[in-house]
Parts: sequence; C-alpha cells; structure tokens
Amino acid sequence: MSASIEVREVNLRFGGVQVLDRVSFTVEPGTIHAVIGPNGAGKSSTFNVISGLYRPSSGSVLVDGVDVTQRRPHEIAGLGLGRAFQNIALVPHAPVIDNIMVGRHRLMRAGFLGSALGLPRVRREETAHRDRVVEIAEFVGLGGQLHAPAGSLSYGGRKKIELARALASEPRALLLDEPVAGMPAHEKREIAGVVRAIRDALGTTVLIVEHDMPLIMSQAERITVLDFGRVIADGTPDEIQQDPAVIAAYLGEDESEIDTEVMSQVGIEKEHRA
Ligand SMILES: Nc1ncnc2c1ncn2[C@@H]1O[C@H](COP(=O)(O)OP(=O)(O)OP(=O)(O)O)[C@@H](O)[C@H]1O
Repeated sequence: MSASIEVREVNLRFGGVQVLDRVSFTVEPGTIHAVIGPNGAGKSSTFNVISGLYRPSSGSVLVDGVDVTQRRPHEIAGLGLGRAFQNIALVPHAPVIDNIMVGRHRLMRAGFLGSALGLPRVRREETAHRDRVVEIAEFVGLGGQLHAPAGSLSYGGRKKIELARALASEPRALLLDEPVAGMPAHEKREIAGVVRAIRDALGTTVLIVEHDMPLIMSQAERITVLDFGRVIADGTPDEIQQDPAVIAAYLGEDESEIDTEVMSQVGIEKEHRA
C-alpha cells in the first residue's frame, strides 16, 4: 500500500522567477518524509508539481517508477497519490460523513443514473463504500461526529475531515500541506498521532510540508530542506539539525522575522547567530 515518489532535477519558472532550481529528492515507500524551508522557499510549489497542478519547465516526477510529469492531477490521483490541502474546502452544512465520501468518488463505479434508480447492485456498492468511509472516519477520530455538520467542528476537527477525505481514496502516498498550521498544542498532538498511525497501520507513504518543527523532528524519518528553490540539505532529523547550510538558511531571514522559538526547536542555538 505504499508508493515511492522521485523528484528529478525539477526546474519551475514563473515569468522570470526561478521558483524551483534543479530540485531532486526521493521519498522511500512507507516513510514519513518532510519538506521544510523558510517562507517562499518553494515547498508548496514542489507539492503542486508532484500532484500535477504545476507543470515543471524541465525535470520529472516519478511515482513508483512511473513518469507522471505530463499527467493531469486526476490521473496522478488515480495512481494512488492523495493530497490534503492547506486551505480547507469543505461543505459546512453537509454532515461529516458526506464530506468524507467526496474523497471516495474515484473508487466508485456506479454512475449518476444507476444511483438515481436505486439499482440493488448500486445500493450494495454504495453501502460498502459508506462502511469503509465510516471506518476511516473512526480511524482519524471522527467516529462520534459522523452526522454533525462539518462546519460545526473545531478547526482541528475540520482538518481531520480533510485527512479522512484524502484517505478515502485509499492513497498509496499522501501529501500533507501544513496539517497542523494554526492549531492549539493538544490538537497538534492528536493530528501528529493520526499521521503516524496512517503510516504505521495503513503503510501509506507520507510526504509532509510543515513549519511546526517539533512535529517534523519527532515524526519525519527523512527531511529535505529547500531555500530559494534549491535543495540545500537532505537527511535524517539529526543530520538536518546540525547542517551548517540549514542553520544559515534559517538565520539568513530578515532578523526582525526570525522566530527564535522555531530556531530553538530546530536545535539552532543563539551562539550560531553571532
Ligand atoms: N502561481 C505562481 N505564480 C507566480 N509565482 C508563484 C506561483 N506560485 C508560487 N510562486 C512563487 O514561488 C515562490 C515559492 O512559493 P511557494 O509557495 O512554493 O513557497 P513555500 O515554501 O511554500 O512558502 P510558504 O512557507 O510561505 O508557504 C514564491 O516566491 C512565490 O511567490
């Protein structure tokens, strides 16, 4: 149930701006792999290239060895690449379960007509899909809120719906874009647990972009660091914390914007700033 993702020498330009500059890294199957870097480093752009929303100027992306660079987003999703988006797009008045069912669409064969006519085969298929979606909802901790309107859940709860929706397509690799951004600590811990469980219990490869360093350092097995569209480091959390190029990248930001708390979380001591 796990796929590898290989990003090879990807260049991405918008007008005269080189957003990604020969970006290469490999996400091994069944690992939790993070992409980090200062604001504007190219993390979201990398995700957009992998999921087919942006076409690179050159270079390629392979999923399980299959070149997907020229494929459209839905085709890439069809190969088992799921994505939970940074900006939550839910139907607030619809129940939680219906919001998650949207993610199941890719796997459902019954057409609109069969559904509308209530054919027995179609009904059986829908029931099986719904049962699986209930399991997934329970897995992410939404079992008690299946019939609540999605908009009535806390921010963390709505993020769980996003996760469940991405999981509903039974992905072999899952891209998570800032899954804990803006959450209180207890919700962050809960989501971190779910991310770990997705990999441990389902075997899904997880590629994650996140600014929350404690989460990254504790969950990721491998980290790729981007700065100004380039890969400046790639390694284990321990290696990354000690890498001089990474330390310089985080210190190179405008002094007024340096988040000392983030720095200390990454393991960068104040002495390095002198
Ligand atoms: N569609 C686009 N058109 C033009 N420029 C873009 C586009 N998408 C991204 N960029 C530019 O590419 C650069 C990298 O942006 P990107 O959003 O990938 O960075 P990021 O590392 O995800 O940043 P953040 O941490 O702030 O989300 C930025 O300078 C951004 O303005």
